[in-house]
Amino acid sequence: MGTQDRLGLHTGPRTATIALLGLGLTLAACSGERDTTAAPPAKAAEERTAWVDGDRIRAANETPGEWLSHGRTYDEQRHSPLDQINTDNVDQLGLAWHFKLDVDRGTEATPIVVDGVMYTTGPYSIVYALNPVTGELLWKFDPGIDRSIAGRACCGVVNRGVAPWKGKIYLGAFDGRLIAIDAKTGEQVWATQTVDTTKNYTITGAPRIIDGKVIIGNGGAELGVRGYVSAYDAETGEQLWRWYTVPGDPNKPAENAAMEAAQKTWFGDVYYKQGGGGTVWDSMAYDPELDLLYIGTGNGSPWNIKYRSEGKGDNLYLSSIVALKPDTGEYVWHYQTTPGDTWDYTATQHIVLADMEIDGDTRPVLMQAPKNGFFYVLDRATGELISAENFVPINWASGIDMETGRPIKTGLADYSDTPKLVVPSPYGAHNWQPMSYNPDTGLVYIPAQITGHLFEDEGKVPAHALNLWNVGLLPMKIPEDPAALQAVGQQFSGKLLAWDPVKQEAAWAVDYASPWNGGTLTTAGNLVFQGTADGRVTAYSADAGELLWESPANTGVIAAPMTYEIDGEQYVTFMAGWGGTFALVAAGAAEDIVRRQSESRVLTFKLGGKATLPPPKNDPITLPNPPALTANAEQIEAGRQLYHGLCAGCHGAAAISSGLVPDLRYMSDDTHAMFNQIVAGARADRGMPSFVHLLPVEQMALLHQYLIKRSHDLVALHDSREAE
Ligand SMILES: O=C(O)c1cc(C(=O)O)c2c(n1)C(=O)C(=O)c1cc(C(=O)O)[nH]c1-2
Ligand SMILES: [Ca+2]
Repeated sequence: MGTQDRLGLHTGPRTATIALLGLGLTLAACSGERDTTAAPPAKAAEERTAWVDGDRIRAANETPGEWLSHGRTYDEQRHSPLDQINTDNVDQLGLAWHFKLDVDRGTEATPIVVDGVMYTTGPYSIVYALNPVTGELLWKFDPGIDRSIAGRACCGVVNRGVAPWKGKIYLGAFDGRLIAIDAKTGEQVWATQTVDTTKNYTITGAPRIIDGKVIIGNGGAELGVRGYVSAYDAETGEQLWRWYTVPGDPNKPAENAAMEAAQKTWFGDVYYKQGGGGTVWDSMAYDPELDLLYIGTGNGSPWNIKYRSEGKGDNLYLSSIVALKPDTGEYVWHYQTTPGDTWDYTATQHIVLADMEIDGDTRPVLMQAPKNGFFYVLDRATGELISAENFVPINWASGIDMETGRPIKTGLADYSDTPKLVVPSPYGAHNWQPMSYNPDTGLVYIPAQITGHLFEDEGKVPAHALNLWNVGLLPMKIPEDPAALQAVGQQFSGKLLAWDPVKQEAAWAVDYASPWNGGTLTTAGNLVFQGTADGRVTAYSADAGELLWESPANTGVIAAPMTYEIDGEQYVTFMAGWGGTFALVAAGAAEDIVRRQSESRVLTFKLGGKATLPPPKNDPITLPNPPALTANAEQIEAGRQLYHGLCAGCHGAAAISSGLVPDLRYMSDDTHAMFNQIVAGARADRGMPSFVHLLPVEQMALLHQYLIKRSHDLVALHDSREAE
């Protein structure tokens, strides 16, 4: 097994692992890019029909070689009936082909495979149609996202994939457009704007399609928006319905009865002026028999309930699982996981539907493991809570009251008067990385994590503006002293957790030193596939958790793998590409000197695959030569606060970047000379938005001084390590 390191550590193990993997690869690298033995030619364009409809998705188990919708089936189990690759032979998996994406940033999509074509997405919502046997590019659709809006992303310019329907491929683009693309040619058929572009809305999630209606949500609750989910006609792009998740201005008529009920659970005026949150930025599932669409809703906007709702109220329908009628968007039931959320405890995490035997009855259940650390089993017909237990150690609640369905809060997370170290952190006990459910083992495979965050009240209603993260908390003080940083990092870890949803207990677990590992896939071959933060792709036995196979990915893997079969051969695909929120903000700290050099690729494996991955990028890094520091300690502290309020969400806490965006400690002389212009938008075309509306020139100078100080810290740290 590869060595894993921890967040906030020495440069050693991770670097060493990657270097070793690189060496192995270099030695093995002699056959060509792809294993082309007996590869059939790509399907002719006219055969690439992507003719998917509801009947075909409902019958997905009859064509297990395809992957027709985001979670493979409407119930989103991410379980494949394919078993050619199984516990006996998985150690013979080899790379079949690899395909390099255009942008080396967070790669979160689940590819679709239908009618002989793979459709997937990369950063900035670029869509790729590939030959699933060879990896050959058939077409590419670049929606041309204006890079200057990258600052609206709370968590990266990511995209989680497309949906096919009757010859078209549907994309939710980062800038809020829903786009229909011709599956054969890659040409745009129609596009419609689903959000108010003067606000901080984005789309990162994959559309789902039910009965000709394309269902799409949006994100932005860290920057002040009102969440909703909408349905569009797949043929015409016409909007059919919209369901807001939180109430709007109480002085105007409520949109529907659900909003009227919700209104009573909110207080003050900040929420509707700033948006209220509750974004539907990822999960959905569908039960065709009950004809119910399930959505997961996000955190409050701003996070801190003291400002959002005068410190009180449940704030419906934040952090909830909501059942809607897919025809009309009519509300049916809801279950709120975190009433009065004040910790970013979204319930947007993956929703899985299954029928399972509980206390002697077969029950139609819905399962979710949201950020707050509890694993919920609900009756999906009624929303009744069947059971809930915490799946990792947490401190904000001691359990769920089965009478009321409400969490029993410990008080340890109440930061309204004094700062509190809260577990889990806003990274969540589980984030968007999808889990999977294997009906054979009866287990759910959760990419779980153990993380904490010091919550500290900002002390005033948070400011609200374009590109401005506004949650009502002070930025967490990440220690800059390397040893202290290491100590913080050691409190963070990850797990591949096999959870028994009936017994509500772990069946087995694999510990990872780092959180932010990939989503999971489970198969009838008694396997669980998962990519890891430390740059591997792996397979475990589903029943026992034994590591049976691993291979390098050259980059952290966060997306969930998928599998398909063509001409009798089973393939497993991983979208590899480090990124997402933890990677941007915190993971760089694990390499306090070395900059990780990210790469994003599609990696497809098959039994006996002989392709080789190019060695990892290893561009030489030169130490910076920073200008002299002129600020005093007080000014540097002011600069540090500005940095953590505005910049750390992309460039990394303590100005240590994980390499997805420039590490500002390494700024060149030219960059220093242009500093103010860059902050004012000179590099907007590369994704660095203008902050001129948020930062007067005097503040830019303080920010600059803080970065110069961190650059000197870096050089000093390097010199002290050299001297050791
Ligand atoms: O509240 C929101 O609207 C919203 C949106 C998103 C997003 O769209 O990616 C994330 C989050 N919140 C979030 O809280 C979060 O932890 C997160 C992680 C990621 C990611 O892609 O790694 N996105 C998001
Ligand atoms: Ca959020």
